[in-house]
Amino acid sequence: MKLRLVAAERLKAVLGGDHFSPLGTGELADGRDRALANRLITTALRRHGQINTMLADLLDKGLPPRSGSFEAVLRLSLAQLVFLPDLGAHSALFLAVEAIKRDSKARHLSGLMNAVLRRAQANSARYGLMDDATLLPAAFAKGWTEAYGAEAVAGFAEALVEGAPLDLTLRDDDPELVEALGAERLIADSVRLESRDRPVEALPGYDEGRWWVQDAASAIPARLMVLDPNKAVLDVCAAPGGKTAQLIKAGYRVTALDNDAGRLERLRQNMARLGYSPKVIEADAANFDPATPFDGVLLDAPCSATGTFRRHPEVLWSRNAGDIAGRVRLQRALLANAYRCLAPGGTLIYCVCSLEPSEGEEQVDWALDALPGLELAPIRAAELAGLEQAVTPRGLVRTHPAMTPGNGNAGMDGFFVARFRRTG
Ligand SMILES: C[S@@+](CC[C@H](N)C(=O)[O-])C[C@H]1O[C@@H](n2cnc3c(N)ncnc32)[C@H](O)[C@@H]1O
Repeated sequence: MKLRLVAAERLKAVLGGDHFSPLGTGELADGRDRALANRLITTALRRHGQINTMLADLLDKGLPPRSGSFEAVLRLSLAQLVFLPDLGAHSALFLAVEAIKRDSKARHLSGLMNAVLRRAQANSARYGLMDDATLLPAAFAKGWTEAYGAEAVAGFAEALVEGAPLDLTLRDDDPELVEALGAERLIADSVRLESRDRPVEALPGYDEGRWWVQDAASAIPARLMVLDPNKAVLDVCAAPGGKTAQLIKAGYRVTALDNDAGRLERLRQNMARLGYSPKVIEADAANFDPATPFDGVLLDAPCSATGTFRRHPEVLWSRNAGDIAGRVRLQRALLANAYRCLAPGGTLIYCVCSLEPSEGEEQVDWALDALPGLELAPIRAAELAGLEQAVTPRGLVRTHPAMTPGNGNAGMDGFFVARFRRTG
């Protein structure tokens, strides 16, 4: 029961707009309970679109308003009944009813909960066969089909249900470490753990800072900064520091800038673990004005993050066109200032973990038009060995969750990368 209450509380927070993060030891001390609760929540989030279809079918009058944990508990139980049958139908029904009896805002709905879940149980075989197309919001599916084609989008739906493996970037390229981790090599210094039986902190090499967690797609942009060693590089929007670490590993003098003090603290901790010491600046990237311009600027701009839906399925349901338009404006302000921070001849890398062309390809057109001293420095397929298909004819990089990095299994975040040079 505790497990279900904790899971419902986390799901309710995510439905209310919080970013999803798995439950930790602080919330549920027992490892098995925690794994089960996280499985319930992630299944409810991954299957959100299909559960919406079920709710429309099951609730004649829609969800009751102001009903506390009712919706979260119901979604968890539907996820269990239809998609996690190994957990047993009885507990899905019984525990749901008991859970809302403990919530003063929802307890008057225990009869409805019981009736709805019984109907769902009777229909569970039919619900289990629901079309994959209902997994993705219609507006995103339409835009992505135009941008990437129907086959890729079918792959996105599969990737959403599958979730993401754990990708690491190696500080030390040591075959023994790769073997001890049980990892597969992907591209360059990225490796992948398809499954793991322990928390990240307990994996070999964590304490010694021999690797950091970074999706294979997220590791691409910093590799495309190709300067002479010891050049000065500004990492804009740097926290928690995945790309900062790569730039330091590549031999540059790195300044990491972010405007979020809490996230910068995480960056400092991550760098301390890795034995790296960038200069760290807390500032607004839209008007940061350095005394000396930089040879390279990497801007990992805040974005809709739709490319991360395998780990954050909630981004699919919490983003709307208005949010994305706001991000597009912010990205332009940050791009314009990143350009100002750059020395003539310097390299600017712009990237976002978004699948939206408005935050990627269309921003390149805007930048080339609005910032006349900027030209594209096309990325060559040979620079992305093992993932050549991600390089577009214009020399941009576009990854998506149906792509396969190197010899790995399919799946990586959706990322967009452009490389520019400042001409004057
Ligand atoms: C996509 S995350 C960066 C991830 C990071 N580059 C990495 O590889 O680990 C975006 C970051 O932008 C920061 N940010 C958002 N708006 C900003 C602004 N106006 N100035 C500086 N940083 C900003 C956020 O605090 C967040 O840390």
